[in-house]
Amino acid sequence: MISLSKSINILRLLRVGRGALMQRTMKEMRNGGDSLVDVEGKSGFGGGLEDVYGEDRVTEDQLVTPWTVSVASGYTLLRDPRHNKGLAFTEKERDAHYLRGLLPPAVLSQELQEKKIIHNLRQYKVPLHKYMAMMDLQERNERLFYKLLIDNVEELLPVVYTPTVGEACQKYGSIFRRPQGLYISLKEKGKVLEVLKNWPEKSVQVIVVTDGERILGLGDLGSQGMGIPVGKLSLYTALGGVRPSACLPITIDVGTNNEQLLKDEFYTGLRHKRATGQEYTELLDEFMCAVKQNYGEKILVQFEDFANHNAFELLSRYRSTHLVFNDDIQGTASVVLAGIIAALKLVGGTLADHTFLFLGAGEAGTGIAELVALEVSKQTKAPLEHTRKKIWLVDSKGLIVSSRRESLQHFKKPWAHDHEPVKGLLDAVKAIKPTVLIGSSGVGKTFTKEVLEAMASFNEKPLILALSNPTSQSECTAEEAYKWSKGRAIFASGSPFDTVEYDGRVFVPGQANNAYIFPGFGLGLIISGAIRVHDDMLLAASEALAAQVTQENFDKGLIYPPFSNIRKISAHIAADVAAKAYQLGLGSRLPQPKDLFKYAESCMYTPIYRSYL
Ligand SMILES: O=C([O-])CC(=O)C(=O)O
Ligand SMILES: [Mg+2]
Repeated sequence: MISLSKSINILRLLRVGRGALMQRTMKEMRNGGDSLVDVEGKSGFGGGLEDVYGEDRVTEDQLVTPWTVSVASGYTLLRDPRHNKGLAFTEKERDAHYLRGLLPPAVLSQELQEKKIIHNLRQYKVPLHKYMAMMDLQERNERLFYKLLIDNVEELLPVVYTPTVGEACQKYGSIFRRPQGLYISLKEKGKVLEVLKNWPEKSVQVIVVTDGERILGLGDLGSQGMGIPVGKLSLYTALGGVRPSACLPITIDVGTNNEQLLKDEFYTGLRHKRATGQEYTELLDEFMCAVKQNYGEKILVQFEDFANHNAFELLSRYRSTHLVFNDDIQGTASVVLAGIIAALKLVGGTLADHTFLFLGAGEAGTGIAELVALEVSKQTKAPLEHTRKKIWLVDSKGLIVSSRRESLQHFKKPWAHDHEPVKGLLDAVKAIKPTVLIGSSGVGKTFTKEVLEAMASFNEKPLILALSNPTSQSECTAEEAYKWSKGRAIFASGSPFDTVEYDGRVFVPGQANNAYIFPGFGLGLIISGAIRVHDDMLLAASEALAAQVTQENFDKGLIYPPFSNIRKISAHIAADVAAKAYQLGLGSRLPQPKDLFKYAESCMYTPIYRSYL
């Protein structure tokens, strides 16, 4: 009697030998389903990967299940998005891999394929149709998807990411075709580790997880929040060079309180109200333990779009035991601090000279506030309690002041300074006279004409950051910011806005979105083998990003560099984050590379087609 696993191995041995690709595919299996380690390392793009990924190889046991992924050739090869090249398969490859007749005779270069697809995409007038076409491409030909995204990043970021991804989540039930990530619902309680093992990739390095309760500024979208981890991880690859097979999108489904979705016959999730308290905590705890058990200590878990109470709670519960990062608290904080540091060149003064007012005291607001206070503390050596005093927050009940302290949630308490109560934003602006106004409440159209005119009345160059996403939730539009400040505002927003013409001048708004930070930040953690995230790494990332803003950018009024340079920017962020990790004794990958920037660049995934001969 031969055991099942033995017979599978024999089966596989019989099938190997049908071509070079199949042997590579076997290697890929051993490396967790991606041949970049072997193939790219040798062909000169992506050299350092062997070190980075080598030690995470899978066991013989993992190799066997599921065994069906082992061989790709002929028809199967065309259906395998990771290896499919479509019409770009060469004549020789078509012969070697049983593709004759399965493709029309023309052979196209990857560049020509890109040209065709971008042309087709531009025919769609509805953004959601572009999104769906991009998702189809990702499922058909992964390398072409990433090549297209990287080469047209400014055009396609709004398609695969905010604002369109928001609409995609809202309609996910109707547009759902194939799962793009892992769903862990209450039904899987007690079996989370088994569920993780069902995911076909074994050497995962980054998980982005949401429970869908606060998707962008759109609220509770339950299981349909999956679009967010999927979108964030495609940026990990396109912008940060983390290989696709190392990325795992996860949605935790504990129900939804969205009545409309509960009634929607196409809703994809559990059809009941959200579980809270012990039931929620236990599932999350099982998940975090299982993740570490399955992928090891260096797996990065990025929390995304959880509601405030859970976001703060999860971060504080796991930050000392796991490699965790909350994008909405920490990523947003880091990108905004970078923009403010850069803006000092335009508005003048030091960070300590400025006064900040936030509309919104949730994850983004308090996260940014704390990081700004930390940076001022670092620069001036003043204690944190002191540097917090020039930072004010407004929530739905008005200015956060000391007389409200007792009733405040814990994450708001550090911002309860002495002041008489103030109700609305306009009165708070008049009372505090901030130099920097930041919107982070998720509620659109709140920076009214009166508010912006007040900002412009006591600031030569008011810094206005309207961070809420997607565009519909933005506190004001770019045009409003320039118009109502008579062209004096320095403006950036979370979702992109087109250039604005006002008073005969052209204004280019910046995009203060955490997409500048998390891909490079994550890459830095990976290449250093960091085992924990430390606030100083966030400060390092902010400073690295701010240093990438050129005089040419400043001349246009920009406080962020263009996204077209994002891969280089990400490599700089990664290098500085990794350097900080080593400095803090948190980097475990030794010896430390001499030139971390070059090393980071050399580790980045490049989606150019490989030869299968
Ligand atoms: O996804 C984005 O564009 C930024 C973000 O994290 C959010 O708004 O929650
Ligand atoms: Mg988010």
